[in-house]
Amino acid sequence: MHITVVGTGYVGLVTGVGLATIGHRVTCLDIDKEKVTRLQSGEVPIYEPGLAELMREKMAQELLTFTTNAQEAYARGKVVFIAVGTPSNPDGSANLTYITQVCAEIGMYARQDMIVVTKSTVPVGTNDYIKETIERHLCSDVAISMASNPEFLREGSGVHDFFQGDRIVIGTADEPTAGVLEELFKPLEIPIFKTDIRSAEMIKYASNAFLATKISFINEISNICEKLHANIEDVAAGMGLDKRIGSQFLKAGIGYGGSCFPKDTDALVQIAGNVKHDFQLLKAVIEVNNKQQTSLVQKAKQLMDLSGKRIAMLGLAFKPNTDDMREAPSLVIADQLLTEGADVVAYDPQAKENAKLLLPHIQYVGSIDEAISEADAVFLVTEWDEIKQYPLEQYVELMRQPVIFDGRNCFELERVRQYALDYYSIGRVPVLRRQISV
Ligand SMILES: NC(=O)c1ccc[n+]([C@@H]2O[C@H](COP(=O)([O-])OP(=O)(O)OC[C@H]3O[C@@H](n4cnc5c(N)ncnc54)[C@H](O)[C@@H]3O)[C@@H](O)[C@H]2O)c1
Ligand SMILES: O=c1ccn([C@@H]2O[C@H](COP(=O)(O)OP(=O)(O)O[C@H]3O[C@H](CO)[C@@H](O)[C@H](O)[C@H]3O)[C@@H](O)[C@H]2O)c(=O)[nH]1
Repeated sequence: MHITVVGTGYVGLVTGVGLATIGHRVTCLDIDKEKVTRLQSGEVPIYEPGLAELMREKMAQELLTFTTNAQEAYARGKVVFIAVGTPSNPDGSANLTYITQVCAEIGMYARQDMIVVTKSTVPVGTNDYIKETIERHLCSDVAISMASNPEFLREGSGVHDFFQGDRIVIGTADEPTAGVLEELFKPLEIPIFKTDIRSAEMIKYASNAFLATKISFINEISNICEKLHANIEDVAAGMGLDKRIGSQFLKAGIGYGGSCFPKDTDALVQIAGNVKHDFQLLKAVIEVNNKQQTSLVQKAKQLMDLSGKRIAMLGLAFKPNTDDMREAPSLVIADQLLTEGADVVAYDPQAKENAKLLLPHIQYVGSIDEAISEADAVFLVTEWDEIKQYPLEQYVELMRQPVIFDGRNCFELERVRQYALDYYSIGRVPVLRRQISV
């Protein structure tokens, strides 16, 4: 089947490569000329494990092409997947500017009956708006059929999630359209859940809001554990054994970040507000998360004067295995440290270049060794494997004072106790070698 994917970001690129891998002929369209030039030369502009190899293979088999030519791309695709960004407006609602532009272009260039599938995360009711807007711009006598197909991939495991997802949601009012999409996804052998368009749109927001709620819940429990000297890792493990609760997304830390949870929880509060529903629970989830992102520096401030101190930050990306810095907790932590007058030295295996654009006032180095050398304290911000596997004796060896504030509970307390370290983590008792006097 000929498919056009609009937008070659984290979602569009993974989708395009994935659909080509299951045998479809895919044209990926983007307005970003530089990005498309890089893609055409076989270079993946984002860090997403496993994507580059697969992309080059499908390009070589002529199943996957990249273009900035909208006319050509829309003329080719019988099925068009929209995967452009839907960022936040200042009031938290979803910004549909890119979606609207795409609709106008589809209307202008559609030359055959077309199925338009919305993968971008859009507020409930937006697919009606997309159809109307496309039809308003139509220049040919063609029929547009709509479907919502929300995306659930996680950054850093996008390729895995494309092939091993838990479900594919197809929302459409049109049975033949559902049939075409079922056939299109069939080789993946992933359970397909069919519903109406509005429910599909809501499934996406409700899923992200629920996962965010789990995280804020466990973070609140971790804050209470700290005060009562219980261990959050054991508490989460014990809770997770109950199949009704499940063990995933119960990892306490410095709060959630990324391009989705913060934006989508804000948008859902707005969506609810538009129909005069005060989504109190979700507002609290957001508030807890904002506070949690500041908790590690608050803890440090109670223990030491950060002014003039050399502070190492290990990890900057919002999670491991990605270079994405959107809404990363590191942004909040770095800002707080700078406000306290600290000299911040940071290391991240992949996110350095993106971080430099958002955090121009900190120093960047190329290794953990360099970051922690002569440091007065270390903040562990992203749990990359490289950071989790780094030998603890090196902190003792290289730091001016071996003080670690671990925002991701990277190490077992028993292990830390074997080293001359002062170690503060989330929801667990501190490991203290001695009283800090700084
Ligand atoms: N990032 C994720 O993990 C993830 C997961 C699930 C759902 N989503 C949702 O998917 C959507 C895309 O997210 P993303 O992170 O891939 O975004 P992104 O910002 O990484 O990529 C969007 C791409 O769309 C392109 N674009 C904008 N206007 C265009 C136009 N008129 N024609 C062609 N291309 C255009 C941009 O140049 C950019 O390359 C969002 O709605 C997001 O909420 C994201
Ligand atoms: O137990 C946990 C799990 C995650 N996080 C944090 O939550 C954020 C989001 O993590 P994750 O969900 O793994 O990454 P995303 O790539 O943002 O994926 C989420 O957002 C996507 C965009 O909508 C959805 O498609 C995915 O299903 C959804 O998991 C990160 O900052 C994590 O550090 C925690 O603090 N504790």
